[in-house]
Amino acid sequence: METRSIPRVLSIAGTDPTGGAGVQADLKSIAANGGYGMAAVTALVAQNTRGVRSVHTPPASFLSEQLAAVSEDVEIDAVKIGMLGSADIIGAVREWLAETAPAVVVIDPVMVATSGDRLLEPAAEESLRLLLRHAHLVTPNLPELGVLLNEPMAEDWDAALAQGRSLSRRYGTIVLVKGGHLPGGDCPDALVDVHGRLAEDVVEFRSSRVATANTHGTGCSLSSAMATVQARTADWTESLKQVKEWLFGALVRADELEVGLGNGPIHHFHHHTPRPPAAFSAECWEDIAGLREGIFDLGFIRELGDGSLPESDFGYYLAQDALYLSGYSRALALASSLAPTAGEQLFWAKGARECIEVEAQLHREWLSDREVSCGLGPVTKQYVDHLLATGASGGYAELVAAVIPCYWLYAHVGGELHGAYRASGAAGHPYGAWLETYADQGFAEATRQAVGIMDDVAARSTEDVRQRMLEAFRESSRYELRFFDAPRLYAGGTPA
Ligand SMILES: Nc1ncnc2c1ncn2[C@@H]1O[C@H](COP(=O)(O)OP(=O)(O)OP(=O)(O)O)[C@@H](O)[C@H]1O
Ligand SMILES: Cc1ncc(COP(=O)(O)O)c(N)n1
Repeated sequence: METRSIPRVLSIAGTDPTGGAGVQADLKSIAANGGYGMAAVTALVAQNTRGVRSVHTPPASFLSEQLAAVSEDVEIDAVKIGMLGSADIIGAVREWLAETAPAVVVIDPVMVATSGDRLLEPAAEESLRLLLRHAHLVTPNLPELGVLLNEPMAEDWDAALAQGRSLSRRYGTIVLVKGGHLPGGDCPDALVDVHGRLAEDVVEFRSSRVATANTHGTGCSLSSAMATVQARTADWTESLKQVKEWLFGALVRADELEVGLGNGPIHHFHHHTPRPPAAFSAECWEDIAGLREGIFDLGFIRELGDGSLPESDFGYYLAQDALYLSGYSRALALASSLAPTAGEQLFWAKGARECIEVEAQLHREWLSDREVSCGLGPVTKQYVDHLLATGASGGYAELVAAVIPCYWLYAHVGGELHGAYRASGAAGHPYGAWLETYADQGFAEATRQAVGIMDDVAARSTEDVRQRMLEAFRESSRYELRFFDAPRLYAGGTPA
């Protein structure tokens, strides 16, 4: 397939005058993903973020005229098909597709809006099924997937993937199974193809679920973005990877738009507009939701909480913590030397000093009577190397993002463990004295300030730098998880 750097993408869909769904969303999504957007309108919909009021469908022959006007003049690299409404309209689109055979055809089989209003006449369902044979990719949500197969809606992810396989087999198309309608903290999506056009039958991408009610038009935006990126890359897997990342950012920043009283739209151009000061840390925190859950699932954290942690693991953790603090202090000192303002310079210098004081206290109060003779562990070394390398090669903004997870995750995990310990009233808990140290108000305040500095730095940085900050933040968070898991792997003295 030929690729094109600025694909010419045609949306065939209904309208949404509030701009969140239908052709309006498609045009924004196509442009946001680097394409040139065009639109032929199937139906005029009087709707807003709260629901659909009425639908006016011009004659199908008029849609055929619009389609002919575009395709007789413009070379079309990709087509996205959304709301069709009636069997007549579907017939006009089917005829046009058979004639023009575009290189990329993505069908979003729109049937019912998020608000619950029908956008496809029930009698047209069979015609829509027939249209699927013209698609390279179909993007049904879970209720639509069920209807297309004449089956009940899948109730879990495995059942959804099985239905995706059935649809792919039945209509010869690749299916993008979307997990947006499943309960839980995850939003999985998967490309499913039983005809061997992908590296595997199921290629899955997971992201955490963004806590927002503003998801109006997510499906429209996803399908038109997929058509656009596919025309540029000719690789469905790469397309979904890029589109999911963009969509995640559009959902994370959707609340900034403040459009409408109901389910508002997503922020298609989030990557082109400066974010408000506190939004960056919120995005970082959201980004590591899975890692945060992973930390609380670790044996080390559970056993530290309930007191069943082997003493040797606890000793290893304390010894590594002391070694880590020495390296972390150097990273904070580096941040201080790079800081652009006296306030930030002083904040990091103070942090660097406190690390050395806490390290000395660890040796004095916790390590002096313990049998732990271990050198620098592999995770400790890699984590410190990552911090110092980020400061050396990336500069101040990235270093700031890299040092924050140590403050933030430690305060978060410590707060949870301390709260649970206090609530249980556990007398005789072997690590009770340690868990009490987590209630340090001074540290909680320092964490708030550190996160505030990161938001200020992000607000004055370019989008490229912010992206690298997010990556540095994510990488340090991975090390935080590995640091808590290290005693299990290395306390016995056998490096894996
Ligand atoms: N709250 C969320 N957080 C992260 N991703 C989400 C969220 N809601 C939906 N998504 C993602 O958005 C895309 C659309 O998913 P969904 O299953 O909601 O489709 P849809 O019902 O067709 O969308 P629409 O809201 O336009 O009707 C998928 O990639 C899904 O994973
Ligand atoms: C014209 C048109 N097309 C599609 C949708 C579905 O979008 P959503 O399910 O997010 O309401 C819509 N509401 N309007």
